Amino acid sequence: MQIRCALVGMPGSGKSTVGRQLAHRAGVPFIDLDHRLERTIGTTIRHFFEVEGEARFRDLESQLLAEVAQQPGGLVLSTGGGAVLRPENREVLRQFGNVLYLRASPEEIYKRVKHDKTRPLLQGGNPLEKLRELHAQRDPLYRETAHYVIETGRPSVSTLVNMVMMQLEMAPGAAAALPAAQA
Ligand SMILES: Nc1ncnc2c1ncn2[C@@H]1O[C@H](COP(=O)(O)OP(=O)(O)OP(=O)(O)O)[C@@H](O)[C@H]1O
Ligand SMILES: O=C(O)C1=C[C@@H](O)[C@@H](O)[C@H](O)C1
Ligand SMILES: [Mg+2]
Repeated sequence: MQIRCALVGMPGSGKSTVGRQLAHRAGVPFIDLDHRLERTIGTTIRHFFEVEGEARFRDLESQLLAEVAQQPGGLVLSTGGGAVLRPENREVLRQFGNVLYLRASPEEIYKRVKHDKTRPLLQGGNPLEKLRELHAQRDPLYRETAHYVIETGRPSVSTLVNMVMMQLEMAPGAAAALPAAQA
């Protein structure tokens, strides 16, 4: 079975880490939307946020997501934590293939990312409070976008990769999620 899926979830939920290993195991290409975006803008997302602002970042993110989603065939796509904020992005993601929500509590995420300075939305102030706010705002959007929710609190990354593979193998729409020419 050729895997074609997108991972959504909070910043620090493991989309990049799990996505990369999943693509490797499944033998399909891997695209990390944040990395693709940094390549396009030629600087870090954090710097871009500071200089150009979040709205401009969201415009580019939507544009790039629509482009990347056109790539046919097997693919694991890790999105940015805020990719589900715009309704048009949620629609693009659902049309793209199976969408999995990597769910983790704000407290679990805080433990993982508290020493990481790359996430612009978690700098300054009280990062745990910010994670709680983001979670309250976005959890319904991740759920609305995703076909499956994977709890990531306890399992290791490699166990999560197995869980996602099993979930996709059982998915009734697995083949149907591929564009007609690929199915
Ligand atoms: N299941 C897990 N258990 C423990 N640590 C994890 C797990 N998944 C990811 N991590 C760790 O959490 C950190 C954040 O993971 P990662 O960068 O993959 O998150 P992300 O969802 O891509 O975040 P962002 O939206 O900011 O890009 C990394 O240090 C990673 O090693
Ligand atoms: O949660 C967010 O809104 C973000 C998460 C990251 O993946 C990046 O896309 C960026 O830092 C914004
Ligand atoms: Mg990431």
